[in-house]
Amino acid sequence: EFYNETEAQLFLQFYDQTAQVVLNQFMEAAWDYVTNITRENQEEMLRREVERSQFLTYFGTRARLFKTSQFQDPAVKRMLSKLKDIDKAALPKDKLWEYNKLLAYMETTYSMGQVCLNEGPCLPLEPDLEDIMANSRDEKELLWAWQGWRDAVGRQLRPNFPHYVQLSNKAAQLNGYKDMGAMWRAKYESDTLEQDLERLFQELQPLYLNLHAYVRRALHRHYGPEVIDVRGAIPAHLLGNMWAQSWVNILDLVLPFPEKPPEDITRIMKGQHWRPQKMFEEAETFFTSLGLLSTPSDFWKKSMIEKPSDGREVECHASAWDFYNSRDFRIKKCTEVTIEDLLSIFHQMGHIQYFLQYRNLSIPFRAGANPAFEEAVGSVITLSASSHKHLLNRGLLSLQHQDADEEVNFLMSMALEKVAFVPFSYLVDLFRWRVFDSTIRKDTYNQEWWNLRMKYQGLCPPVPRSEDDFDPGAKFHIAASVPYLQYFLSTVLQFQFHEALCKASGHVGPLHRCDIYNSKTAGKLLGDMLKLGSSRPWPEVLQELTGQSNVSTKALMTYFKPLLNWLVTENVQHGEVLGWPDFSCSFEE
Ligand SMILES: C[C@H](NC(=O)O)C(=O)O
Ligand SMILES: [Zn+2]
Repeated sequence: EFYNETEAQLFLQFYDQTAQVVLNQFMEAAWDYVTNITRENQEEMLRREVERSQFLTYFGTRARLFKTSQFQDPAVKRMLSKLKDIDKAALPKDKLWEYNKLLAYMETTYSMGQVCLNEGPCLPLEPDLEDIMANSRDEKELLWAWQGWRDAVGRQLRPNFPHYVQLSNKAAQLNGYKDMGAMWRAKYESDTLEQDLERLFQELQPLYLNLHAYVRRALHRHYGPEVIDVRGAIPAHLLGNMWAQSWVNILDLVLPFPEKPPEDITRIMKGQHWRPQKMFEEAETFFTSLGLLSTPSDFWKKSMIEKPSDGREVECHASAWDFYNSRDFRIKKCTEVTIEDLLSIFHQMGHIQYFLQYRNLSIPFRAGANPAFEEAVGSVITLSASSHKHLLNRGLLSLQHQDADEEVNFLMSMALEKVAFVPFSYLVDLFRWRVFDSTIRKDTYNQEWWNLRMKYQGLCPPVPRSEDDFDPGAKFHIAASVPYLQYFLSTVLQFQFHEALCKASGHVGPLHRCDIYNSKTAGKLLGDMLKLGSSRPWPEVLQELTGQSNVSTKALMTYFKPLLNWLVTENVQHGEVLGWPDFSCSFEE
């Protein structure tokens, strides 16, 4: 009886009706936990997680019984194939309970992490430690925060990580994958994924190596030769970010034309008394200016847009939530009034816009065309929102004209965010895939992490590391078992999207000057893509938006071309060595 396509359609309708209830109840419990970390909220979330797993198992096992080869409707076949992947729900009940408690422990250890001053307060990651990493220019203070965070979080997770790996792989194998890395990669529906990724990375190497060499020289100027070796790797605590994944906060140290510093937008925002609410409204205004959907009242009533001041422990890492009832969507963010947080809000509102656009699709299709599309939607808007033209138009800049030198300064600030991120976002899952497939053994986790950090980012630890450390665990996504590849692919995709939307908006001139604000044409093109959710293979979706079906670095390289020209000239003049042949960090001399 499992050859009947009509039966399959009824089965899928039943799935949707049940899913709306079960997934919503789980999301509510998970939300209650991360916005108020208590034992009882964790217990309730774990209970709802068991229900969700039972639901997924019930439908997943039955979805496997349908013989779909003769089915006519591709959507029915695609939905059934998505139902078959039930992730950790495939684990036996006792193993699932163990796994969920382990996941909750790791994520909560990260969220509650803090570094204590000798006598006096303990500092949480957000906003305090991140603030030090962004603004301190005192190498010792930076080291204190950098090492303290890794001692407080990474070291705590190390003993449990092998067990997490083992249970993850068990779950993957029960879903028919060789390990969890294979299951994560399957989301991209490509059997050439790993070589495609390596090609994209190699294409971006000239740009990254020139940026790295230039920034190293600037840090050498500021911190001196005893800290920076101009032929070596850069100590990882000096880049303005706890993980050196974004270097935008050291723009003042590396500005190409320091006599023409850009206006300090954070200061302007504070001077204009911006509050988190206004930051979210600003992002919403951008989306509605494109003719896209505005956020429903639930969003404003139920989101957590500031770190609570009532003593509640919360998970501050920003995220966007779909409650699977087509009307409740929320963002959780410990917002600070800074330009960095304003752009992060644009990114999170991009997730919300995707949820809104596909909210009436069947639940198996309520996801991005692939995970990188979900990340790229908000980020593509930040490319317009960061432009000089847009910020001027929104009253966040006052200098009308931007001369050639100021344009190089602007492109540098964009590269410190986007280009610096390329090797980091690539290596995080390179590391985890190798842990999952046992290429990386548990007794060399930390050494292997730093091998990758050296090889891809040209960074090294500012103090000796040992296998008592677990530095990868000091990054949210590794502590919370959230894949990372989507951020690497999104970095490339968002420029492809930007180029297509700018063209649709009628923009002429350099790509980095484009602002699609108010363009209903660009909005229509984007909205039509978002409405598809994950109902179609992503190459087809990409083709509809950009006219090509493959991920390409061309648009990103076009955007940064003026900067690369400037960097190459500058580095040749200084006789810079591209790369880090000296390897070592200063302490290793
Ligand atoms: C880039 C990624 N963004 C996110 O998690 O929202 C991060 O923060 O590491
Ligand atoms: Zn995101």
